[in-house]
Amino acid sequence: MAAEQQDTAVPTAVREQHGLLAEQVEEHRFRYYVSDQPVVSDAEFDRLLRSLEALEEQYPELRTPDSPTQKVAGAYETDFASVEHRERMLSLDNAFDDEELAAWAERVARDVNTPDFHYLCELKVDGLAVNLTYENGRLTRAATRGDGRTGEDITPNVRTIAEIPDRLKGDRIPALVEIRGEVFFPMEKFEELNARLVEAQGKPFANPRNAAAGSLRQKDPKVTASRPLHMVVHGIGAREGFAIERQSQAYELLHEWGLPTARHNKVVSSLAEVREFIAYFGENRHSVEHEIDGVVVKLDEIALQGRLGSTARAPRWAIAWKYAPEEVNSKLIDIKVGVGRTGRVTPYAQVEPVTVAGSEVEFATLHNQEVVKAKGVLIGDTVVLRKAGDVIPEILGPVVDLRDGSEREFVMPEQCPECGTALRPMKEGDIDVRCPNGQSCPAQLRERLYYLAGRQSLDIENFGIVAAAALTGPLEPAEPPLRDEGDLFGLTIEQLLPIKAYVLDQDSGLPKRDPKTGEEKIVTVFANQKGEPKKNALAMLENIAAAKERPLARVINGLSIRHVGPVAAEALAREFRSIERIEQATEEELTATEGVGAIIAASLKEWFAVEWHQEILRKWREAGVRMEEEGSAEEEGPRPLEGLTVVVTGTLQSHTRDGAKEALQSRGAKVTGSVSKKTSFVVVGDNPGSKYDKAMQLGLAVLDDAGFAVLLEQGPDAAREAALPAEGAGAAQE
Ligand SMILES: NC(=O)c1ccc[n+]([C@@H]2O[C@H](COP(=O)([O-])OP(=O)(O)OC[C@H]3O[C@@H](n4cnc5c(N)ncnc54)[C@H](O)[C@@H]3O)[C@@H](O)[C@H]2O)c1
Ligand SMILES: [Zn+2]
Repeated sequence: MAAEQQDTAVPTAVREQHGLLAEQVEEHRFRYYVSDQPVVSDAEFDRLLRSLEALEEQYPELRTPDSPTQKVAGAYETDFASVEHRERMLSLDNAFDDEELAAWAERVARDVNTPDFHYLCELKVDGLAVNLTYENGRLTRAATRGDGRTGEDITPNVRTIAEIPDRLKGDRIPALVEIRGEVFFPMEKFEELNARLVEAQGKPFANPRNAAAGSLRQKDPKVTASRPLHMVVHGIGAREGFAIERQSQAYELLHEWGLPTARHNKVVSSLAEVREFIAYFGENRHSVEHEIDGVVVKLDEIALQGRLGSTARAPRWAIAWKYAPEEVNSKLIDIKVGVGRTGRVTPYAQVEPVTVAGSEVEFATLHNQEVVKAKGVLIGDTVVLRKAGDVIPEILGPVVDLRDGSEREFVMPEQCPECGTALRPMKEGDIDVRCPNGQSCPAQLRERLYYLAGRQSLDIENFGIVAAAALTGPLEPAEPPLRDEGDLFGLTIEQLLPIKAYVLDQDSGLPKRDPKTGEEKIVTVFANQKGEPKKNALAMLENIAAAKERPLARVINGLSIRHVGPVAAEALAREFRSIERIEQATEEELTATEGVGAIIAASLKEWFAVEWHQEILRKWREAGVRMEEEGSAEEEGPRPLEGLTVVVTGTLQSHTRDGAKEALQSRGAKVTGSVSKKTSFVVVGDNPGSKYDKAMQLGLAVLDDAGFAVLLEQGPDAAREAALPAEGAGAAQE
């Protein structure tokens, strides 16, 4: 008896901990739902809520009706009139791993009491929940979720969202219907919004979800009208005058009424298929037109939903699978600058190391000083960091509410951090500043060499950033083997063996330190401990020799001439067939080349006029690097794809990306990076991403590997026949 009592009694310390956690959760909810300025990441908030749940699991007495775990959110006083929802708006229970998903599915299967049911898989839109009330087809009210029973009246604001119809279309209009959905702010418009806010001395938003909430919850609907808000509908509340049997069916009705329904919903009949859906969108998260933070799985049969019912907080017939968060908060310790291969100086952020999307992040890009200003971030700010897929981490925005006054603005340095030369814009009106010391700025030379050895240029294996750094700025010997790229092809193993350099961290480019002594690690880069050549040093030299044979276009690209990238290099090589002829061409002749404009022509002229550039060409010529292509443009053979514009996306089985490009260009097609109405073909491999979606939307001819082969071998007419079928509904809708 006594023992049993002890089991259920809640120790004071636990009760206190529970109270503290509950208070924190409430405060974060207030900041999130009312101030639209959360100070912790969603992942952090979810962790807090989970610890609260865990405590209540252990001590069920703590699970009182007013615990935050039992509520959708708090009932807050705000600037908006409150309105009651006719039917409650609930939150969702979460599954963070497969075990939790399986447990949910098991409960569903047990409680529906029939083998005949379906799962409806939907994407979880990261925005804010809104309830639309339509009476006799007219939008009469729009409200936020609030505490689930009472929300805020935001009708005039919602009316400004173009996608939300004022009147429902069609002839099956119900007397009353509540429609639930998510209002979101597109990621690609976010930077622009913050830039505008900062310019007007306003507070920037920390991320797009806050921007959506903040934009919608405005006292002046005109402000809301100026924001690019969108909506996706994902549920029905109270209804009169019509019946539905399946949730998926409801969406067909909503679509018919002119409401913005989701394009990726899928009805399946097994948990295995649910898992497939989750896995698919986990891989293709960024091919969707809006940000998603998970997948919502629902029981599709409405009658069975009723049988399962809801808790105070969430329906039992649905569950939200959460993907690994892509956003975390961290402290912006400093903003530093790096120098690129054309001397461009770009600021980058150094943050307190955090783990996001499975990897540790310490640096994020900031592009240029205008971007730093536009983002409204200050050194010392807590910032929201985003790492999406393989993309380089970026800073979304600052958490303004956490500022304490010690933050300071970033000022662009006046001197090159690597060579001390005074930085300046190269032309009037340039945003970018550059280091003018092109030849011997160690940063520029290192980056040029790295690019020259890269896949787009001479493709020299075993020659990465470490080799580039070691050859241009070693600790020893005092005189580096390379003063510029001219001597690259004359390198000998004797020159390499004595080179000593710091061991650099692959991500940060900073010297690694010995964890014990704290001293920077130094190695002989190309020799082993016995002083013999390392295998990859020998391989590197062999590969350098082989690189002399690369096609002219790659050689041109590798020269790092400003504005001359792979596409222009290809066009120049095809038209002029030799470096000499490019040099001798007039600006008119250059601009007459497809893909070469006035800026590129002027840049070429400038480049050839520089003495040390000529010296590079002379040395390369002497070393036997390919400086001309045999034959003339006329002799090249037929150009069956002349006039076509092609986009290649995803991983092809038959070609590398560069290989596919070369195959297209050599037949006269133009290869571009973005899909538009003018695109003739979109070639898609595995994991194609958003370009594929866009192509489908525009109803373009999309080719898979097989279709691509037809295009190359039989031309555009046959390829159109071989194109993939367009996505009927999607194409008609957009
Ligand atoms: N950072 C913070 O301080 C803070 C504070 C509070 C809440 N939050 C975050 O806000 C989120 C809000 O929690 P919540 O209670 O809204 O739960 P939730 O986001 O986990 O799930 C419920 C909501 O998902 C939305 N939703 C999106 N797509 C849907 C779809 N296809 N079908 C059905 N519903 C869909 C609905 O609006 C629904 O209300 C959590 O991710 C939490 O981390 C963060
Ligand atoms: Zn410099």
